[in-house]
Amino acid sequence: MACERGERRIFEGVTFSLEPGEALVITGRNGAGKSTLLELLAGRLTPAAGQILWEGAGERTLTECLHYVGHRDALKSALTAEENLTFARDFLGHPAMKPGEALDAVGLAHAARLPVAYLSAGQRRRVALARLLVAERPLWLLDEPTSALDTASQETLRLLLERHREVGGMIAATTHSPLFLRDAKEIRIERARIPLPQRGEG
Ligand SMILES: Nc1ncnc2c1ncn2[C@@H]1O[C@H](COP(=O)(O)OP(=O)(O)OP(=O)(O)O)[C@@H](O)[C@H]1O
Repeated sequence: MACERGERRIFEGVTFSLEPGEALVITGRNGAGKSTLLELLAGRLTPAAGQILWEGAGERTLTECLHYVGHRDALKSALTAEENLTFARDFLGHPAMKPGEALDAVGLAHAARLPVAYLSAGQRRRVALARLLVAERPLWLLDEPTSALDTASQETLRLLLERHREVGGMIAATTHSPLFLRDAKEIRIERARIPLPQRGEG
């Protein structure tokens, strides 16, 4: 795939495959296009060249099969952690863990009834990650999932990711620090630095 944003080609020649149970770690310098690649996979951007093939999911489209956890946590600050997860569970379909169980799994059971506005950055991140657990979706797209997490929470996340893979789930994650995932594939995005042709140049 290739991707263009604004007047620039961000990257090109990016190709990979992901099978059930596999993890892909996306690395590269600041601004290289890691988040952009995730946004392409999430269907939020359209590739300038190439395509995404999603096979074996039956009736479900790619967007119905994925969770996307971006830099912004997409939580409603006035609602409690539990209410946010209840909303996500009802909205996303294919319900999995109950909100209380998901919060327990990320070590936040004690904060279930607190408005998200009262939580720290790392706690908010854990609520956002708990959303992965309340609806069954095979592909998890994670943009720097360990940011703001302390060491213990990073290990909890690693275990959740490995458990997802054990049941055939797939993960694509951008990162600047090692995620310590077993046998993960890695793709390094390099900025293409190619200006697009000016109008009239063909
Ligand atoms: N909405 C946008 N419109 C135009 N260009 C954008 C937009 N968002 C990002 N870009 C540009 O796309 C390029 C890649 O950005 P991206 O966020 O994908 O990088 P990244 O590799 O995830 O960086 P970081 O490590 O800093 O998170 C950057 O040059 C950025 O300026």
